[in-house]
Amino acid sequence: MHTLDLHSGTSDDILSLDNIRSVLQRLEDTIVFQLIERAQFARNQKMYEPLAFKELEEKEGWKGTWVEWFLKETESSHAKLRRFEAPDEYPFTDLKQLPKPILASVEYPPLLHPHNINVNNKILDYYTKQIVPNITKKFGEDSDDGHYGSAAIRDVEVLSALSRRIHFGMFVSESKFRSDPASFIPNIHSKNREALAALITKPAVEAALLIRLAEKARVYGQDMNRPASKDDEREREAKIEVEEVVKIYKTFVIPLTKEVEVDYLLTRLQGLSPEEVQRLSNQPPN
Ligand SMILES: O=C(O)C(=O)C[C@]1(C(=O)O)C=C[C@@H](O)C=C1
Repeated sequence: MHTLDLHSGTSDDILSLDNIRSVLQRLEDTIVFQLIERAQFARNQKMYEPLAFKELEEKEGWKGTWVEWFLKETESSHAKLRRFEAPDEYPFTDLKQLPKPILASVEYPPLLHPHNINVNNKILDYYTKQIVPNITKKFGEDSDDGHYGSAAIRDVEVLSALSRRIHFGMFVSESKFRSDPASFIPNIHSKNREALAALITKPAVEAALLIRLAEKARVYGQDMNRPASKDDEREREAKIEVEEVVKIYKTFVIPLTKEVEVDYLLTRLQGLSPEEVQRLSNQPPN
């Protein structure tokens, strides 16, 4: 499972950096596999353009894109299962357009400070403009195979995994904040994004991630039907380009995760009393 176990242990146990990083690592597998799944289909640019399917407007009154509509349809059923009440799940569809859960709410331990961060618009934009064209370029820029259902199902899966991964940044920064509030507080007060970004950045963790990710993309993307002795052939026929996957993380996933971490830190003291902020400022690092 890719879930952080949000039900057992204290919030400090749940928010241990090791715990959170192990979820981030497993999400790498999911993201690589799902990118491979989407890369089987053509670019199908029509799916990302508003009003490109007249049937959608006629039958559903939908004026957005095919993929936005399918996100809304998928997220509507997931909302009924109370998916978006979980602190690690953020919808692409405006919450006001989604139905209420059927079941009563689950009680989560207090993990995140109240916030209204949601960067899914940025994720959808980058996915549509950069990721899809790049991972489907072997079919050609104008390629269209008509598999609008299968491709949209993969799109929704990739988008949802990227969204979880990137919003997980809030757990990371909550964990870092709790272990040393005194270092963060002055920079939160002065809204110093650069200083906050420097505090949360761990170059060695990023470097190890990119190496691990390249290896995952290389191994998972091989055609295992080819003899192992023909390694070069296996790699030539790769289902996804390793550099493409690494580029997605390096230029987009990690930077946006960090942006989310900083956005979250900037909200971290809102609503706290001056005494509470003082108490946190006096807390020694651990
Ligand atoms: O693991 C962390 O400490 C994170 O903040 C996550 C993450 C990432 O996106 O993978 C982001 C910033 C750090 O420089 C290292 C890694």
